[in-house]
Amino acid sequence: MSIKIDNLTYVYSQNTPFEKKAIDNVSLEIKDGEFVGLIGHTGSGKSTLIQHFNGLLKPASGNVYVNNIDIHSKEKPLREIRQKVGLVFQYPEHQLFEMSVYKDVAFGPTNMRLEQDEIDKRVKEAIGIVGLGEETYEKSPFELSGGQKRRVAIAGVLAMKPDVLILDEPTAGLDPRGRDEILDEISKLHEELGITVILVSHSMEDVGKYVERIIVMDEGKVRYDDIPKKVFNHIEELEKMGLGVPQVTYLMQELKNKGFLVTNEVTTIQEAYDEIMNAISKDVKI
Ligand SMILES: Nc1ncnc2c1ncn2[C@@H]1O[C@H](COP(=O)(O)OP(=O)(O)OP(=O)(O)O)[C@@H](O)[C@H]1O
Repeated sequence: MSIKIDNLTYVYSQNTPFEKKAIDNVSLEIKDGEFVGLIGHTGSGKSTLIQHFNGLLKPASGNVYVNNIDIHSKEKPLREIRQKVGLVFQYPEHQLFEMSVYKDVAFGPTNMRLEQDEIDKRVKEAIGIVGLGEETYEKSPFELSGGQKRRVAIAGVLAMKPDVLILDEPTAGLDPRGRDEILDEISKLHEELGITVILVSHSMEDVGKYVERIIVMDEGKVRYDDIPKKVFNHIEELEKMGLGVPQVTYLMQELKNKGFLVTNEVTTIQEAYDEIMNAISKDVKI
């Protein structure tokens, strides 16, 4: 499922003293099956933008197309779009409210009025996909760790079988281990289910090594939209926007500044190592 937005502008509290243009004439397209990182400093407009992708917000001007259909045209029911474009909000575990993990995950598919067999199938599948076992079915979500609760919340969206999964800061508040586990799981999910995944974050370090494309937002506009390595090349500009780049990019930049013939277009330690070894093998200064 593809998402396309055309000259989208969104203004909060329009025509009041608190008027704020949160999205400023943005156009972009996310193709079916892509794994995209949407990165920006706090307040850059990321959350506002993604709420347009499933019709939760309506643009002040511009259009939103899902599979080439204008979602605000009269014939397209928004309800169907919201099932197909699944949005996992920041701290989604705050929205867990059922007595058991099983019931919580079943909430979405039950509202879709599916047969009970289908609901059970989806719930079990979704809980398995996020890496939780059967022993969690009857547990209260509140007995679980922060990372586990978040998995339950993600399973609840997956059980609706979305074609696009959007996760707003899925690692917020987790420790480094929980962070890596969730990101590994999301990455696996993209590979195995082949669905479009949009990962919203303010951290290049977290997202850079997983996604295939990064869209950088600043003050409601898209500043960069490219493969991670190319985006990381703009170290100074990103720092001005309050964003960093992965540590390995800084290391390579430092070597480059000192005259070593290496590129800073790396995203992982392995790539940095290969680049350095390559420079050594060519007998250049390093
Ligand atoms: N309900 C609202 N009313 C008025 N202004 C808002 C509202 N929600 C967001 N804004 C403003 O719109 C701009 C974009 O906010 P948004 O939440 O989209 O940014 P963000 O990049 O997602 O930030 P964060 O990373 O902190 O979630 C900010 O200046 C914010 O203060």
